[in-house]
Amino acid sequence: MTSGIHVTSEIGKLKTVMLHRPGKEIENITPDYMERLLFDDIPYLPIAQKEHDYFAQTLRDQGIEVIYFEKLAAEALADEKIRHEFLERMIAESGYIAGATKEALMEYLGSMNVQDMVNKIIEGVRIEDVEIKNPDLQSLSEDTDWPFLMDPMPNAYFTRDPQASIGNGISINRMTFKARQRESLITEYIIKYNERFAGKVPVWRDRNHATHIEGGDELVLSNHVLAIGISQRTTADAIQDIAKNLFKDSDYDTIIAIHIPHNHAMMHLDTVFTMINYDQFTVHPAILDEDGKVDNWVLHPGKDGEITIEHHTDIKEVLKKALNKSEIDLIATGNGDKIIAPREQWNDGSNTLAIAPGEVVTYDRNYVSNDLLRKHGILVHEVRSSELSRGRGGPRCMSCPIVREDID
Ligand SMILES: NC(=O)NCCC[C@H](N)C(=O)O
Repeated sequence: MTSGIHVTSEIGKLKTVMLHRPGKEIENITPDYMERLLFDDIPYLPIAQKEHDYFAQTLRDQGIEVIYFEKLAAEALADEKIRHEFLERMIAESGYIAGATKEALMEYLGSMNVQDMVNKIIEGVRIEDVEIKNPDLQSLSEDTDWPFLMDPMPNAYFTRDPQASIGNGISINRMTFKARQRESLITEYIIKYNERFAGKVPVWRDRNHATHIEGGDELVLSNHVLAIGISQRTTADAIQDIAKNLFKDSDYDTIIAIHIPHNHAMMHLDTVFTMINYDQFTVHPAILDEDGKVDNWVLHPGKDGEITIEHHTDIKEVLKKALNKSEIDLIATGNGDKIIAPREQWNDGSNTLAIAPGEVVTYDRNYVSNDLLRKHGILVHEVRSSELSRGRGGPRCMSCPIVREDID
C-alpha cells in the first residue's frame, strides 16, 4: 500500500486507482427520476456490475492496485464518534437538520454495521425503510410522491468527479447538481480519517463554496500544468479560486481554462478532450470551430498573489508551449465524421483513461475511435460498455487515480 496521493500527470503509469462498484442505487432510478438523477436510461444492474468487474480486472491485469470508494469510506468511519458526526452531516445535507425524521434516520443508519451503512447511504433510504416513532410536522407533511427520505447516489460509480488528485493534494469538489453534492462529503471523511490519507494530503480547495468544480473538468497535464474545463459543471470563478491556492501552495504555475459547450452530452472537459500520451490528445470536433480553434485562457501567478490571464484560441499552440513540445497530435473522436463523432462521443468515445503514456482503457462500443487511436500508435484495452455507458461516463469518469509514476 502506498500512502497519500501522487498524481503529476494524466498519463504516468497508473499504480493505484479508486473505483466504486455500482450497487443497488442503480435500481432506484425510474423514468420519473432519471433527469433529476442525471441518467438517460436505467442500467441493468447485474450486467453493469459484471462490466464494472471486468473494468477493474483489466486494470489489475496491468498491475494496478484497485481500491474502492465505499470500502475506504467504511474504514474512515470505523470510529463511533466520527461516524456519528458524519451521519449528522449526511442527514442534514439530505434535508433533515433536526426533528423526528432526522432522529429516525440517525437510529436506522446508526444501528447498521459501518459497511452496510455506507452502502445504504449510497443506495438511498426509502420512506418505508424507517419507522418514525413520534411524528412531527415535517415528517407528517413529507411529500410522499417522492419515495426517498435520502436520495440514492447512482452517479457514485463516476469516482472521477467528486474530487480530483492534483500533485500530492486533492480538490474536494462542490458539485453542481443536488444529485451529486453529497458524494464529496464521503470524500471529505475518507481524506480526513482513512489512515491511507489522514494528515498526508493537502486540500487545494474544499467543498464549502458556492461556486462549482468537478473532477471531470480537472486534467493534470504535467507536474506544473493543469487544463480545467469551463463547462456545465465547472464555473470560471471556481477555477480562479483553485488557481489562487495552487499558485500559492503547490508547484502548479499554469492553468489552461478551456471553454466547452454547456450541455449534458459534454458536461465535463473529459467527455470531449483527454490526454493519452506526451503529445497526443483525444478531442471531440464539436468543441472546435471550423478553424480548429477554441476559446481558452491561460492563468499564471502574477505579482503579490495576483493572477495573470491571457486569452487564446489556438489550443495546439497553447499545449505546445505549456508542455514544451514541438508538435501536438489531436485525435478526433469518431474520426471527425458528422454522424460517428457525436454518436461515439455520446457513449464516451473521447473519455479515455490513460494507464501509461500511449496506453489507454476505452469502451468497446466506440470502435471507430478505438481503431483510430490504434492507427495513431496508441495501445488500447477495450472494456465492456452496454450498461455502464447509460450513465453517460466512460473509463476516465469511472476512475480516480490515486498514485501515478512521474513522467520525464
Ligand atoms: N467525468 C465525467 O464526465 N463523468 C460522467 C458523469 C455522468 C453523470 N451521470 C453526471 O451527469 O454527473
